[in-house]
Amino acid sequence: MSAVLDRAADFESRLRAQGSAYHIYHPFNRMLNEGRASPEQIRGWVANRYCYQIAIPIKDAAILSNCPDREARREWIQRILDHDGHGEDPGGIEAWTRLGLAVGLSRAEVEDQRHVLPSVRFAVDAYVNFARRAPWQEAMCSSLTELFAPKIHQERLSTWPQHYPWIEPIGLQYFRNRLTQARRDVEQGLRVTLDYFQGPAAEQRALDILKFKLDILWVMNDAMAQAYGVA
Ligand SMILES: O=C(O)c1cc(C(=O)O)c2c(n1)C(=O)C(=O)c1cc(C(=O)O)[nH]c1-2
Repeated sequence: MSAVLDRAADFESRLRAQGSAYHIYHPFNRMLNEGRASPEQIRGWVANRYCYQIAIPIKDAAILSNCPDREARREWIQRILDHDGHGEDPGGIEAWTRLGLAVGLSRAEVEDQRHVLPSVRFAVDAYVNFARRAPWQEAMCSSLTELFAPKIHQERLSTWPQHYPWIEPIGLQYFRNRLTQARRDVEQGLRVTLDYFQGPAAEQRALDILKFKLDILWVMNDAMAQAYGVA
């Protein structure tokens, strides 16, 4: 392998190693995926995560607004279409709302965000504000927690139907859609990151950005654990 490929492979493996701090290991998430959550805890999680879901296309639009590279924009814009929907596709936000209905929330209580905890909102705002202010390559890099997302979505698809038979299966469609969407997103995010962050200081910067994003997801779970308890 050439030195250039070696460097990229080594950098990518250090990015992937950060997955040990992913919220898949948070006690609140483990409770959800290991079948110990009550209907109230699941409803609390879905209602709070709605705040993250609606922020994602705003965050991606902020990245586009800072990005002078037309080719990069042509690819990145797909993320906004995925979440907002287009044509016949109602999109990810609507799929999340339907998850809310399937777990027993009303559309109104999902959409008016009455259950969203202050620290969840602050964490989500920190992500959107980072994307508004950072160079577009750094903001794209911060999406790389998605490297670890297919596994958490798959875990929900594999375990929730047995643990929570009261949830209508159609409600889990959001997770199914994300399996392919997240893999495609990651390809672009990684390409930009491996290309832009070169040299030890820049690589460390990318690792720090990824840690910042991992922390956002982690503290959202901390807030929900504090509000709804952990079994
Ligand atoms: O359910 C999850 O655990 C989870 C995590 C993440 C993530 O790692 O940021 C995303 C998603 N889901 C997700 O559904 C999603 O669309 C998404 C977009 C992004 C991003 O940073 O641009 N992260 C995530």
